[in-house]
Amino acid sequence: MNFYFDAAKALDRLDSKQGSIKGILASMPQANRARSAALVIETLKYKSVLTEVIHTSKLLAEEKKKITSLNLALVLVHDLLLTSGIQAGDGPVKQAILRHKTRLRSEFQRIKVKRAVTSNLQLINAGDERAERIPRYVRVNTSLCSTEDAVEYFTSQGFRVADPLSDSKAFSKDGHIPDLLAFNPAFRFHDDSWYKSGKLIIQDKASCFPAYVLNPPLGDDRVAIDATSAPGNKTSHLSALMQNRGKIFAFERDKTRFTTLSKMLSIAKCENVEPIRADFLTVDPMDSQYAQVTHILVDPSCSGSGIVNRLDHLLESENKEETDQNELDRLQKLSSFQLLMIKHAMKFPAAQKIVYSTCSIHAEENERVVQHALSSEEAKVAGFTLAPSTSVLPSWNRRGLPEEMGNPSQAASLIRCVPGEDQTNGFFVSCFVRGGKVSSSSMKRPATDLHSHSGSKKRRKAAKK
Ligand SMILES: C[S@@+](CC[C@H](N)C(=O)[O-])C[C@H]1O[C@@H](n2cnc3c(N)ncnc32)[C@H](O)[C@@H]1O
Repeated sequence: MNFYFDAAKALDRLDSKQGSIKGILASMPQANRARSAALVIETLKYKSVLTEVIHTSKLLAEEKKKITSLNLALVLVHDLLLTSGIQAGDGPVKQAILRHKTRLRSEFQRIKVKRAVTSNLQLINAGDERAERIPRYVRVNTSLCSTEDAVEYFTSQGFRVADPLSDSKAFSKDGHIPDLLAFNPAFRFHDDSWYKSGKLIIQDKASCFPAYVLNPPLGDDRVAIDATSAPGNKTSHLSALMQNRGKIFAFERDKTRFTTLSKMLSIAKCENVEPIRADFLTVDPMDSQYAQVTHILVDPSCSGSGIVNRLDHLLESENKEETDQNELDRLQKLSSFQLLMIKHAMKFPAAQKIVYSTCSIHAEENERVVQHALSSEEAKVAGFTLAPSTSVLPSWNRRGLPEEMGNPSQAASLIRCVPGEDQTNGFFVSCFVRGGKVSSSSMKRPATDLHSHSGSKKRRKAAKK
């Protein structure tokens, strides 16, 4: 528990302006310094959301004998909600937090739904100055209203069409994504009645690229998959692009995030979406209900390195080597998982188009994953290649990194966004299309399957038929 007290003390010193962050971190007790410093930094990043959770759950009022300060509550609640749990043996302080575990978790989820964030990373409050150059984007949910209605709605509230970075009442239509509006970064939507009713969806510009590039077809018999859906921004975008017709199977593995997804889809009235709580990797592509799936979105968990934050550099001098090694291991694990997800999508027999995206800036999760996917057995068997640049948002200038591709000219088919420079968060988009015709024998599962799947019994049955 000592390191929580050390971290809380460092936060107290920061609050009372007893030095710079760097100085205060450097003067923390030697034992566990790197660990406590990391906790201080991480807690600062999430301070606003954690403070809101602590206040609304009345933790301090009810546990004032054990949890003696807001900062102590902050570091403990940080670990409870954002890591694998409080790293300390049982004792009265830990017990005091755990007594409120359910309420703290539900308040945290409530805030995430309210802010319509796609990941915990988007709750980071310590944005850097680049964040001030990224407009606040709002996508009009065209299943519920038109962009013209939305423009009229904002105009009637005193907004005017101008560069959104110029002042707080300026907004504009985005130049790349239809139905996307850009506002001043300082503008808050969370109390807006159109936002609350699902007519407006807060979604970063780059995060709108995947569904737009996937461009699912229209028609009552058209079927798409969102492989990794929660909280549902891209799913609801797909739904709107399909004009709420046809069908989208929206998979999400995580229980809590699945609840968020279901709520989001219901608020946005996405009637053509069937949310399914399942690990996409266990879904049997040969199951007859997926026989018509032609378009698949794969937007899996990633490092989130494209999402801007300012405080990480402070850790560099503290534990650089440790961080580098951890980061490498993490990226390796993530990229193996990301590759599996794309390869699994390629096994759907009628899939024609697969969009893979991340909010990472690392080539390990982007171009290199794409490169591996292209040379995989699954891609060869099904005949997947990269879509030509002309069908992957050609008006967007920043493309993939040529030096990371086996064939550098393929980088033109990829999209990159650099945080701040492109008025978006950092992002990556790729699009695979089925090139040649697929014979029925080539649709069988390749021999080099990396995973065991829970649907394997069913699949064997289907294969026998
Ligand atoms: C980057 S988020 C998706 C964001 C979402 N596309 C949006 O725009 O709102 C990745 C999501 O995939 C889920 N996920 C990760 N692995 C999965 C798997 N194997 N099957 C289904 N969902 C998975 C995670 O729980 C997380 O909610």
